[in-house]
Amino acid sequence: MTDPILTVQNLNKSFGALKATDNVTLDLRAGEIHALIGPNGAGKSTLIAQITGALPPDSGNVGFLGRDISGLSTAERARAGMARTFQISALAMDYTVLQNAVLGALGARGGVFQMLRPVMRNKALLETAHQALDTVGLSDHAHKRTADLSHGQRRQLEVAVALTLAPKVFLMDEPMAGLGSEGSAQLITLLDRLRHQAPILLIEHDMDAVFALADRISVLVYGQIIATGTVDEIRANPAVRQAYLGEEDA
Ligand SMILES: Nc1ncnc2c1ncn2[C@@H]1O[C@H](COP(=O)(O)OP(=O)(O)OP(=O)(O)O)[C@@H](O)[C@H]1O
Repeated sequence: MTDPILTVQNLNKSFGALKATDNVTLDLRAGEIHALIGPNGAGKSTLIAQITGALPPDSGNVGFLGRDISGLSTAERARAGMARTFQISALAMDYTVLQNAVLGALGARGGVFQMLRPVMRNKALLETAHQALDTVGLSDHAHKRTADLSHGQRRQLEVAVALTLAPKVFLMDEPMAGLGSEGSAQLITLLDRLRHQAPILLIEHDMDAVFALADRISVLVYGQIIATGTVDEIRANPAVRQAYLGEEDA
């Protein structure tokens, strides 16, 4: 088996007496979607924040592409190919879809935005942007104002902006949130394809999406991973049913 792209080893984080991350170990392999599920407050966002570098762990390591990146800043991790999406929408609503993608490509190259017009004439940036829009299926909407897109199309644009970074992994925090059935179905189709470009660590409450997409699922409860396995293994796991899935039946 090839080495994992991303590894989290024995990560710990406490807020006062609360152990939000309790000795968490997991990995993300090439080509897979690894879903991280768990009840509200289980520590999913706290874990992602430690992976991206936004929050320092108390102890433990994060490895990325074979090296320990525990000492790197958020920006350094992003430049190394760690793309995080969906927590906060960073799209400029008054700009066109293409302009947002071009600005993403500019940021990915470490460029600083000063004037839109010269940026929009840069052939390399335009090519990267068009390619990303093509991948997510938004080419026909390139010249639309972002504010005029549907909610689901904005999520697709956020993926396109992340793609301009040429990511090696995607960390996605509840991408299905707020989407209707049509938007969810489109995003599921997109993520299904995207895993081959870069593996996805997916935090998601929408269990239909998780069961449709995940190669593996890890279940986090009170900061601890209580199980990792395939969809079938997780569905059949009594501890998971009791701690988490059972809640939904109730
Ligand atoms: N900065 C902080 N200071 C103190 N406690 C925090 C802080 N951040 C998170 N927590 C606590 O840590 C626990 C885990 O929170 P976290 O947001 O990671 O959970 P989550 O699984 O992402 O939840 P949700 O599904 O609701 O987003 C919660 O009890 C939360 O209140």
